[in-house]
Amino acid sequence: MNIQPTPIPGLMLVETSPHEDARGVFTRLYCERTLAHLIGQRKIVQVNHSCTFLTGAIRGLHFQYPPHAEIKLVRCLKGRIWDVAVDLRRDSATFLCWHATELSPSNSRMMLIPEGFAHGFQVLEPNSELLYLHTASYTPDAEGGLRYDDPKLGISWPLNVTDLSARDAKHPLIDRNFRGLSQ
Ligand SMILES: Cc1cn([C@H]2C[C@H](O)[C@@H](COP(=O)(O)OP(=O)(O)O[C@H]3O[C@@H](C)C(=O)[C@@H](O)[C@H]3O)O2)c(=O)[nH]c1=O
Repeated sequence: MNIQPTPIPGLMLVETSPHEDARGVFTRLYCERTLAHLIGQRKIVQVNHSCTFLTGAIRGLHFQYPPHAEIKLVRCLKGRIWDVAVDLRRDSATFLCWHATELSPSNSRMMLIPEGFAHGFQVLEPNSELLYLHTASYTPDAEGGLRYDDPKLGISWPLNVTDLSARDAKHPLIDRNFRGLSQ
């Protein structure tokens, strides 16, 4: 596993190393020892999987408010996605900045999204599948969302949007009183 920084402090790319032989491929997806300095005392408590049918579909942007904030490790198991994280940490020098990277089985990369970030993605190939590792349990009452097309974020999605949940279409726009998430 090789951990690469991004322009946003704390947001990391985790490059994994597939071992290929005549039978196929073996890849370590999570290593407590290697990620200890990023995960701290937290534990992976939930593992989620999603499949998104349509190229151009967007899911997000989602986060959980404290005390249910979570670290997410996101990997694309099938297809190809454009994965986006937005810094919502109060007092961060990169507050409201976003960073995106392509994830696919062939680049064997994961995005490690710290607490205090929103996350979303756009599907670049049909039937793209994602695996998420979470350090907090899903808590619907603590869920927050941002609009994928919020002008305050100015995210330049690579494709036209072909599908979006009713919930994701209704997230509020960021207003001038939004100070970000406390850590
Ligand atoms: C996230 C989640 C959803 N659900 C349920 C709620 C709902 O009925 C159904 C689909 O949920 P959603 O519409 O929220 O699914 P989705 O829009 O795919 O939500 C995901 O979006 C990406 C961007 C993330 O970062 C994820 O953490 C997660 O929030 O699954 C769970 O039971 N457990 C979970 O952990």
